[in-house]
Amino acid sequence: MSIQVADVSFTYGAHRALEQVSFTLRTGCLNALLGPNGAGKSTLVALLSRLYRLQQGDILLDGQSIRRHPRHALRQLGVVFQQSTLDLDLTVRQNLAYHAALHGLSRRAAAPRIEAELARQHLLERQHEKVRQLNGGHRRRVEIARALLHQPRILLLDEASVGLDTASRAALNQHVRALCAEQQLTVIWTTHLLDEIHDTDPVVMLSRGRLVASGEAAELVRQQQAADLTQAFARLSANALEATA
Ligand SMILES: Nc1ncnc2c1ncn2[C@@H]1O[C@H](COP(=O)(O)OP(=O)(O)OP(=O)(O)O)[C@@H](O)[C@H]1O
Repeated sequence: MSIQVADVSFTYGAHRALEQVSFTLRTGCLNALLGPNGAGKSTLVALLSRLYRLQQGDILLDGQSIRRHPRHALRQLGVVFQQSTLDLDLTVRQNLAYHAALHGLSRRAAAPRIEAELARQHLLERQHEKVRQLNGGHRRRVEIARALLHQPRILLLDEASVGLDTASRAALNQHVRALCAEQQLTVIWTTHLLDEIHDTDPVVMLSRGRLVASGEAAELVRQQQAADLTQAFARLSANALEATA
């Protein structure tokens, strides 16, 4: 599914969080949305997921405006927010069943989907444990299973690896990449941790609400004649700051 962000601006009162941001994402792979704290990543995720209403500009899914087709847009999206919203005192399965009911799925329709997602996330043997008993990496997998229950074609993950140890971060990142490959899922992975990005990943970089670059990670490094993505990002951000000073 193609995703196009077209000239999107957003303000919180007088504070401008996004300024005429435009880019297109690549279908069926992990698209990295990068930026330091306050860059506007979460605001963009909130607009994509319809948590916030668009003020200026538009977002097109397969060419259809999410303004004009909000229901269609929501059906295509699974979202894992930065702050976990699992009920720690319910079991893994109960959390999924509750979410399925919220989506209007009958028990009979929900059961096979829950089984399938639990299997895909390697969580079947943990399904009757309370979420409180799981580590951070497994909790994230429960959230991903929940986000995929209604079979969306786009998965938005907002800083999903924050708070995880290095091994769990790497495992989660690998896991999400496998989901892209298996299901042709288009993933939007927001992070400020550049080591999670591979050379061939399409990258969108924001800084202070502005788009500073978009393209394949290795290409951005080459263009900036940088040693790595961290250096490329530092140069691009500095150039953006100079341009707006
Ligand atoms: N509810 C809000 N009210 C006012 N300003 C806000 C609000 N939410 C975010 N902002 C501001 O908007 C800008 C963009 O914030 P946003 O959270 O989208 O950035 P981010 O890239 O996700 O940062 P982080 O990595 O810290 O989550 C920041 O300057 C932030 O202070």
